[in-house]
Amino acid sequence: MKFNKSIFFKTIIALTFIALVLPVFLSQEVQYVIAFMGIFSFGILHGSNDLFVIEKLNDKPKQNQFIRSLFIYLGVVLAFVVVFYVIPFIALIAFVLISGYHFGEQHFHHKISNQASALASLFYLSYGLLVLFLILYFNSQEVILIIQDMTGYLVSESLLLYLLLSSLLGSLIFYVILSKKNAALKSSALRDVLYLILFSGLFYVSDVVWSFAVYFVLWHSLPSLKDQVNSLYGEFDFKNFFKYFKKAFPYWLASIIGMGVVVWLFKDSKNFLSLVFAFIAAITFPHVFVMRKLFGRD
Ligand SMILES: CC1=C(/C=C/C(C)=C/C=C/C(C)=C/C=O)C(C)(C)CCC1
Repeated sequence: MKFNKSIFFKTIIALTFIALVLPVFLSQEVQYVIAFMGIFSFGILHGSNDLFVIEKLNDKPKQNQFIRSLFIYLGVVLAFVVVFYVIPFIALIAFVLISGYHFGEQHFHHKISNQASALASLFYLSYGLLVLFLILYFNSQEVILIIQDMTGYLVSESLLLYLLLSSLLGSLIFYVILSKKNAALKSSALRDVLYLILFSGLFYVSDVVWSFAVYFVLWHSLPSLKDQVNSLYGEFDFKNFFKYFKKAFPYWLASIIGMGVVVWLFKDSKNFLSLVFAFIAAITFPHVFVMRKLFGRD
């Protein structure tokens, strides 16, 4: 069965509206179970096929390319873990910046013609940070505690607000400049403002885990899975999704086991949420570079 692009996005919008009202009916425990199921399934899965994507993107695959990529990949994850351990606050800033870029790129890459331009990168960064700081600001009480547990630093609510307003201003400026040369971007202005209003409502009424999970799974991981399946197999349908899933499964399982080990090792000294976010941070670094390469080819 083929997924038509508009049905795919209409389903995501409908699910977001459902997610907006669900917290009224569900206890926090049930919300956590659903949210983590989404993060650990589709969320982790969308980054589990990076090695296969690199292999496909290489024009002239070298001998032992897969083993080389695997070592580079694990090296980047390990390097980030070490940096996080030694200078956690700097590592967190780097993680937030790179995540902002990655979220923005996923949302807008198909509407911008020159992917390599610095303006496009700045726009992705500011839009992604805008969404992230909406999550962080509307859930500032919980977020401040998680950041303190992760890094030892106490950030203030007003800092989160300044960062939110700066990313809003940056998004507006880069949007106006880029929309002059990108008709698709210009014509989606109203739709994107409405999405931002929908996200703000969702993040305002929900806690941080629900807010992050709904955005991360529905608005980031599912569209990314769709783009990757399209790029690897030419079409996004159930058959090709299943092929992708079979390839990704061992890496997905390795990530889930790795995550379990990290949580178990630090369970007495760190909060569960901090550990989950730190783990996501470590596996996000190489993934962002692989996806940048993939979008550069589109
Ligand atoms: C929500 C949240 C945080 C940020 C999470 C981020 C930035 C996640 C990015 C994930 C990505 C980009 C995954 C890969 O595709 C903090 C700052 C840890 C504090 C606690 C709440």
